[in-house]
Amino acid sequence: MASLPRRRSQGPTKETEGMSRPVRIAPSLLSADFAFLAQEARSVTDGGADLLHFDVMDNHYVPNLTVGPLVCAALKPHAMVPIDVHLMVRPVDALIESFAQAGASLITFHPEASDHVHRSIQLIKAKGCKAGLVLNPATPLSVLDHVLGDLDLVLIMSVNPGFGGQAFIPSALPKIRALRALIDSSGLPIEIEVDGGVKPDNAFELGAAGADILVAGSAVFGAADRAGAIRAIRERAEEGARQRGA
Ligand SMILES: O=C(CO)[C@H](O)[C@H](O)COP(=O)(O)O
Ligand SMILES: [Fe+2]
Repeated sequence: MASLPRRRSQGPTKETEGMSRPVRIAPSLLSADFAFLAQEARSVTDGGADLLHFDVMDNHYVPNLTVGPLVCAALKPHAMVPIDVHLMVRPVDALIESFAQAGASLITFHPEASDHVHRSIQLIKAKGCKAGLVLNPATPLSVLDHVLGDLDLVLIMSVNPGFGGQAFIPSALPKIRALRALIDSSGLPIEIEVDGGVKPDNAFELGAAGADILVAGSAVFGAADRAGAIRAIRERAEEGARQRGA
């Protein structure tokens, strides 16, 4: 998927005033049953998911091991929505190429995992995918200095990467607010994604803080009613976004 052309973001107009900006939901397949991946993906896209979040862990950058480009390519024909690949691997560049070929639409990576962050971003875009940088809970926003304008998305981790089902780290909220202010003042159409411990209970605050995309693994796949969980997270996040005036 080619990157969208750059445009200045616009504040509310007469037509959009009072309407909230839609918040997109990306269920994390990390909490799915891997023996039935296509059916699991289908269960959440039928339930309203906007993206499929695909967590790639290498037992090196993070202490866990998941799946690679072969599994992404196998899933691709069954994915009814774009695949959002979250690389938790070091180094990243060789896998960027493989995941682009495997059908990723969006590829995000951690700046600590690349010796040349700008080069890795350009590589993602050269392969026709949208590019995002992932900030761990202890990674400051200043890591975005000098590359913000090259990004389509920033992913704020609200848990330490490596495992699903962890508790949300509240310091992510002021960080999202600060990032929202930074992006809005830049006028660039960069989206904010949040990953880790997202639930219906904290979705209002996340929407109010400025999140555009919410990743939810255990809260969606662990729910008896997955469509209901997706709907609850989206509705609460959009209420929050409305309160913010988005
Ligand atoms: O990147 C991740 C972990 O490193 C996962 O995307 C994340 O943890 C989602 O799972 P949950 O919603 O259960 O926290
Ligand atoms: Fe993730």
